Order: sequence, then C-alpha cells, then structure tokens
Amino acid sequence: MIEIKNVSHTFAIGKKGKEKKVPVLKDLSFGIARGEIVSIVGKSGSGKSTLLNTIAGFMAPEQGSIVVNGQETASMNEVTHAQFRLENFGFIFQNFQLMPGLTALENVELPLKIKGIPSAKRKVKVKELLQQVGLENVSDHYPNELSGGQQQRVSIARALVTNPPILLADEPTGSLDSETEQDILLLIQSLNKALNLTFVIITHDEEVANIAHRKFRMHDGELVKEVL
Ligand SMILES: Nc1ncnc2c1ncn2[C@@H]1O[C@H](COP(=O)(O)OP(=O)(O)OP(=O)(O)O)[C@@H](O)[C@H]1O
Repeated sequence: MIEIKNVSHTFAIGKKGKEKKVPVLKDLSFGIARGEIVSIVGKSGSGKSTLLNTIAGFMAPEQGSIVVNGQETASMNEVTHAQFRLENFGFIFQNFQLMPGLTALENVELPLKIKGIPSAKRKVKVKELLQQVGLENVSDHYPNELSGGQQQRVSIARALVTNPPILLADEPTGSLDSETEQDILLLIQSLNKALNLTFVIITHDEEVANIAHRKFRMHDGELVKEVL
C-alpha cells in the first residue's frame, strides 16, 4: 500500500547565509500493507510530522521514493499530488479541524459537496457514516455543542466519507481524556477491521502506539521497529 525507500530530508534552519543543516529524515525504508495499522512513536522534534507530511505529499523529501497504491508520489507536481491525496488519504488531526459554522452532518458532507456529488447520494453516505461512528442522534449539533470525543468521531466520519484507503492520524487522541481516548482507539480498530482501512498514526503516547499491528520508534530521524 505504501513503500518508502531511502527517504532522507534535511532542513536548513536559521538566518540566511548562516543556516545550519539539520537532517530530519535519515535514509528511511519501510513498507505498510493494506489493512495494517502502523504507529510511529517518538519524542517531540524526532521527525514524525515531517515523515507524515512526505507520505501525504504536503512536502517532497530531498531524496528517496514513496510509492502509494502503486504510484510514485515523491516526484509528483503539486496539482497532481493534491488530486492523488484527495483520492487516497483521509486525515485525522489532534484538534479535529471541524468547521464551526457547520453541523456534524454538514461537516461530514462537505468533502462530498466539494467533489460535486449529488445531494441525495450525499445524504445516504453521510447518514451511513454518522451511524458507523455512533453519532446519528447528534447530527444536527454544531461542533461547540459536542464533546471532544464526539468531535473526533465527526472528524473520523469526514475523513472516511470519500472512501480513501489510507487514514493518516496525527495525535488522534491528543486532546481527549483517557476514557474518551479508549473509545476513539476502539473505533479506529473496529473501522480498520470492518473496512480493511490502512492507518498510519503518529503519536508520543505509548498506549495509542500500542494499538498498532506494527510500531516504529522515531529517534533523531531514524526509525526502529519495536516488538509489540
Ligand atoms: N519547515 C521546517 N523548517 C525547518 N525546520 C523544520 C521544519 N519543520 C520541522 N523542522 C524541524 O525538524 C525537526 C523535526 O520536526 P517534526 O515536526 O517532524 O517533529 P515531530 O516528531 O513531529 O515533533 P512534534 O511531536 O513536536 O510534532 C525539528 O527539529 C523541527 O524543528
């Protein structure tokens, strides 16, 4: 599903002319299979977000190859990559990133509206997803009328509404209390099983990382597989 080969990236940090070169990804190679949950755990600054950004195509790595769903993406231009991203990835963020002026239902519906899917078809899909994440009773609530866990469920439904095969999650439970965290982790595991979805989760929380089928630890731009 995702093949990463010899990916390296260096940031130039500091004033122009006096920049310091900081290697952030150091010759990373690993693969992620369809239907797998992979977690990448590591301290702040270890390079987790940079790796996720290269997988999603928000930035190109200086060196190396990233093949997603059979297509080389590291060298795609921005427009092609944006289209590819829409079709292949859903995103789950720590802070949910919901539109405050839209209800739960409208937030989930938005990606389909943007894609130009007709209203009747949108309604069927959105209803199905809200049910799947257990939110059918609060679909007319605005984000500020929902708990943190409910907001994350909305954002997960929104990430799934376009049927992407891969979900990229950046600290998906970072804003939640531990009980709600457990609910969201169970939801991720059940969606993974039910829909054969691939999840890449970056986190500094070991409990979150441990729900994965495979766990990698990132340390100063290097990845080491850990026994679970
Ligand atoms: N756009 C950028 N320009 C320069 N340096 C950057 C940039 N983005 C990240 N860095 C540096 O790269 C290193 C890795 O950052 P990254 O955000 O990937 O770490 P992280 O493990 O995701 O951290 P966190 O858990 O705090 O989000 C850090 O030293 C950071 O300062």
